[in-house]
Amino acid sequence: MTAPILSLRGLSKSYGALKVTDDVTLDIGASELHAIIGPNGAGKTTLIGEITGEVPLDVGQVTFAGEDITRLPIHARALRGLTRSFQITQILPAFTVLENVATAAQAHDRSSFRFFRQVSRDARLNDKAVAALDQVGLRPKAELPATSLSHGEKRQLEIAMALVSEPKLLLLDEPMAGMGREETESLVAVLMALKGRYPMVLVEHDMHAVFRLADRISVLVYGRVIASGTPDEVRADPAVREAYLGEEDFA
Ligand SMILES: Nc1ncnc2c1ncn2[C@@H]1O[C@H](COP(=O)(O)OP(=O)(O)OP(=O)(O)O)[C@@H](O)[C@H]1O
Repeated sequence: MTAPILSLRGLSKSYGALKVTDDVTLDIGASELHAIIGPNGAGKTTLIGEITGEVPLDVGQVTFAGEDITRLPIHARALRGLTRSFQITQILPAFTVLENVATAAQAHDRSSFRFFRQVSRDARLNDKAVAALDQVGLRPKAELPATSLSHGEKRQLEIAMALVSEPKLLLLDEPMAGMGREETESLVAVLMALKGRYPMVLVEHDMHAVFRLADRISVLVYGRVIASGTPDEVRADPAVREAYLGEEDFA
């Protein structure tokens, strides 16, 4: 692997007697889509929170784009391009689809280019927003109110809002949750198109989606990584099959 974009070393976290992250060491490649799977309560969302800075670690080191960010707060990590989509992004219901993305672009602009000349700003933000909508397949809906979008399209809109922050790594926490088959397929197609352009960490329960999308998969059980490898390696791993015993949709 070339230099990883994200390195996790010996991450541990307990809530009282409950160890939710147990000595997790992982590297995320600079252009890989890395899925994290595991049974309910395995500690996947907690791990994402430890990467973004929302969940403070007991022990461990997080290195992002070559910099030790272990002690940096959430906003400082976000400014460096560590971008979480879902569960934090707020879609503004009174705005159109395009306005939502342009507003996200403006918010990013304000924090990173404070002295940019005002004149060229609006057109530039608009172009950036349109390009992001193109990438997620929502350009035809740009002028519609955000509230008119389906649940699946709203997830796509949230990805467009994440893209305008110029992410160096996208963290996607259960993007397919609550989606029907058709909506899932649309989102798989969007993520497939983004794959290779942005490194991504994907936490997801939909195994069919995960095994098609991921370059590598890590399996978390009781806060520990019990397996990490290509989809084929993970599928064949006896410890993984044991952990998923009885779950018929395991790919
Ligand atoms: N703030 C907290 N205080 C106490 N326990 C917590 C806290 N946050 C999470 N936990 C516990 O940590 C464990 C891991 O939770 P987490 O949400 O990270 O799992 P998960 O793998 O994302 O689960 P799911 O797939 O169901 O979303 C669970 O047992 C949960 O109850």
